[in-house]
Amino acid sequence: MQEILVLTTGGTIASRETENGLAPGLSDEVIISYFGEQPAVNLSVERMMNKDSSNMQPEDWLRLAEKLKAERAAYDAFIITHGTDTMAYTAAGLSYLLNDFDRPIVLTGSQVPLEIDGTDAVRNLHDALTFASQTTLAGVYLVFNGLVMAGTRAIKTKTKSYDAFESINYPYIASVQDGVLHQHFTPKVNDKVLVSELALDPNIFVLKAFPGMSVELFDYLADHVHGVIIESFGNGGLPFEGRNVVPGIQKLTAAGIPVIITTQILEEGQDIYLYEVGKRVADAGGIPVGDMNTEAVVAKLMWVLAQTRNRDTVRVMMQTPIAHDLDFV
Ligand SMILES: NC(=O)C[C@H](N)C(=O)O
Repeated sequence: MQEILVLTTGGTIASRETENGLAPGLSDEVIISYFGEQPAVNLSVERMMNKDSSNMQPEDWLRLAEKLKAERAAYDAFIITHGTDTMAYTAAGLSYLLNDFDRPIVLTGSQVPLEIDGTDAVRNLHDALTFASQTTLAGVYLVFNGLVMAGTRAIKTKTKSYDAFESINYPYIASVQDGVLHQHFTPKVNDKVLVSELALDPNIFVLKAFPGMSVELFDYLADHVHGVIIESFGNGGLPFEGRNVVPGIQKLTAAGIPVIITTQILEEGQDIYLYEVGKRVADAGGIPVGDMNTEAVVAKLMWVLAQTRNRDTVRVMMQTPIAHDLDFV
């Protein structure tokens, strides 16, 4: 008999209509009743929290990670039901915190509440259970609309449709069609395993560049945060004319604050040395992270900064592939 633990956290999947709009309210017993019977699987359920995922915080990822670690030996696999809005962040957070985990951890949720006609929740629960109970892979995965994605590569790309998540810059691991699991891709196992304390440093800032962005903010950041992520244009470019950001990046770098450069473009990653507008950013100390997505960069930087504030070590760790998050820098 396979033992699987379902941890519930809230989200639309557990929501009901209230006078303030949809809010989580379904009991765990109701949620678990929708998984359906699976031969040779014994499901247990435990509520971890009951939140719209917009209210999830890094402390909640830590609670989940601590729980998963504590229950690891007692179960063969884990399913986490979760709101979709920040599911990709939680999946990435758990991917780093538990990058040495030897069991599957499967996150799922829905766009429409469980008890509403035509909901996608029932399919997603079934598919999550099919994958969790049949896969031989370990680590964190997100299952949605029949697709299985690596936890560090899944991104929510639609607010309403059922095909709400995509695997960005990485193949889909598997799909589930009519209850049958089809494995498409076996992730490489050459990623580094970095066993760490369960800790995160949320004192970071994400800056989305836009034409006309003021550079005064950098003075504030230098005094207040431990790390900065800049969503650059295209291949890593930022302005060095007009409102020039290069001195701001130099200032942060000189203060020992790592400045991670990601891109606002969803696909194909960045090549920071391709253009002058990128090379100047790199020369100023900007740390490119290739084809990682912002959700994963946020979680990884919080995790890395909890282990070290040394800027050079932060650079090496950010650019080291962990949990399939990165193919090139
Ligand atoms: N579909 C959803 O789950 C959205 C909801 N606001 C949540 O993230 O909790």
